Amino acid sequence: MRKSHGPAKNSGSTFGKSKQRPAKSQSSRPPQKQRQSRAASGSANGRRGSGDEARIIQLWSQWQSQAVKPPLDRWLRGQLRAPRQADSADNSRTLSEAMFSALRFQQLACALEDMLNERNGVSASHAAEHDWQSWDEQWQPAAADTMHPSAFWYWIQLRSLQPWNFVRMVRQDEQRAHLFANIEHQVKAKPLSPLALLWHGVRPSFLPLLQQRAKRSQWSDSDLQRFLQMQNGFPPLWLRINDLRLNELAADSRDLKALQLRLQEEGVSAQLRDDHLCASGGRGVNSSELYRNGVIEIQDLASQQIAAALAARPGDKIWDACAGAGGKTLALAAKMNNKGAVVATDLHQHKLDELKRRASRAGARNVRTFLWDAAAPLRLPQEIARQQGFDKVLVDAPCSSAGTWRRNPDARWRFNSADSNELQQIQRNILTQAAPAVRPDGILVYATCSWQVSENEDIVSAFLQANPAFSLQSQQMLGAPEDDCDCMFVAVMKKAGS
Ligand SMILES: C[S@@+](CC[C@H](N)C(=O)[O-])C[C@H]1O[C@@H](n2cnc3c(N)ncnc32)[C@H](O)[C@@H]1O
Repeated sequence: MRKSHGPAKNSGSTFGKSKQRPAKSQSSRPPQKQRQSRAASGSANGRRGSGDEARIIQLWSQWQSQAVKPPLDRWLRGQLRAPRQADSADNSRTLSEAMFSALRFQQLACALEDMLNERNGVSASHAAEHDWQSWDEQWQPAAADTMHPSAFWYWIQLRSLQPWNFVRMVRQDEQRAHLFANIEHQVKAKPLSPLALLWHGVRPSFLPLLQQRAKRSQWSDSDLQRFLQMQNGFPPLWLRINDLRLNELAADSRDLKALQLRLQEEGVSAQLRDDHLCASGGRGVNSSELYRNGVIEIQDLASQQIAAALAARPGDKIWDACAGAGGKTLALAAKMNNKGAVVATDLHQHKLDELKRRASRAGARNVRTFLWDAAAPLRLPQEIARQQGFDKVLVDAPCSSAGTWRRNPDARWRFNSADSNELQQIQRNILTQAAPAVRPDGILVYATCSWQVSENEDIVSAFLQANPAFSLQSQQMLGAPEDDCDCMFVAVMKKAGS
C-alpha cells in the first residue's frame, strides 16, 4: 500500500518564509489585501484569462477531497456550470486547463518541492541519479496538499508554460525558477531517465513497463521520447463519419472538406488531418447539428482502427462482447449498412442503454443488446447457433486504460499493481468465455486501450496456448507514438475450420 509523504519539517507551508529564499522573492508574494484586489480586478497586468487564485485553489481542494474521483472533465463540467458559480466561458477554460495541468504535474510539483527542501532523501544536484522509482512507491496524490498552494501553482504554471493570471501572487520566485531550470537541464541530458518520466507527468515506476513496451514494439528511443512528450497534453478529439447517415445529406455536402466547413460554421474547431476529421479542444462537437443528426461520431483514431480490424461487411453476424456505450459497436454497424447483426453485450445495463440511444441517433437498426457478465459463455441466439457461432467476435476488454491516460490524467495516479493483476485475470476470463461463440473459420479480436505488455501480448499468448483451435493472424499497437491519438492494442485470431 502506498504511504503518503507526510508534511516535512521544512514543509511547503512555510512557503515565502524560508531562510534560503532571497530577499527579492519575498516581495513576489503580495500582501493578502493586494492579492485580493488583483484577483478581483480580473485581467489586471494585461494577461489573458481571468481565473483567480482563490477559485483555482478552491477547485483543486474540492477535487482532492473527492473520495471517489470521477473523470476530471465530467467533474469540471458540473463544477464550472454550477448555477451559483459565476465563471465566465473564458474563466472556465483557464480553470479547466489549469486543473488538467495540475493533475498531470502534481507529482513533479511534489518532487521539485522535495528537492528544494532537500527532504525525503532527494537533492537537486543529484536529481538524475536519484532512485525516483522508490520515491514513487511512497508517493500518493495527497502529498500535493502538504504544499502551500502558492508553491504548488507556481510549479504547475512553470511546467505548463501557461500565462494564467491566478498565480501572479508568485510570479517571481528566483529560487524555485533556478531549481526548475536545473532539473529541466538534467532531463534534457537524460531524456529517458526516471526523472524524465516525472517531468512528463508519468510515474517513474512505469519506466520498466514502458521499456518493455518499447522493446516489444521496436520503438526507437525517439519514439519513446515522443510518447512521453505526448503525455503532457491532450490528443485531438477524433471524429468518425457515419456512413449510415451521410447519405441523408445533399450530395455536395458529404465530402470531408464540406463537413469540416459545416462544423466550423457551428463554432467547432474542426481540422482535416491525414484524411480524418478532428477537433482541437472538442468544443461544441456535441451540440453541432452533424453530431445530433448522427452524421459524425466522436471516436479516437486508434479505436476506429480496432473496429476496422474486424473488416465488418454487410450480412456479417458479429458479437461485441464488452460493448460499453458502443463506440466500436456503432463503427461496426456503420460498415454493415444495416444488413446482418451486431449483438452488443456488457456487464452494465446503463452502458447498454446509452448504446441504444447512440445506435438510434446513428441509424443503426441491426444492433441488439444483452447483459452478459462473462461468468459463462453466451447463450447463442438461434440464428447464430444455426451457423455454429458468430463470424466475428470482439473482446474490447476492461483494462488499465494506460493508453488513454493522456486525456484522463487522473487515472495514472490511481492505478497500482494489485489492480493490474486483477485486470489480467478478468481479461483472461472474458477472452476464454467469449471464444466458444466464434464459428469455425471465424475471427476473434482482442483489444485494449493499454500499452502494457502484460494486458496485451501476454494475455493473447496464454490464450493461444490454452486454445489451440485459434491461431494468431496479427497483433499490433495502434496510435501513439506514431499517430496523435490514444495508444491501443489489437490482436486478430482465427479459429480453425471444423
Ligand atoms: C474497454 S471498455 C469497452 C469500450 C467499448 N467497447 C467502446 O468501444 O466504447 C470494457 C467494457 O467491458 C465491460 N466489462 C467489464 N467486465 C465485464 C465482464 N465480466 N463481462 C462483460 N463485460 C464486462 C465494462 O463494463 C466496459 O464497458
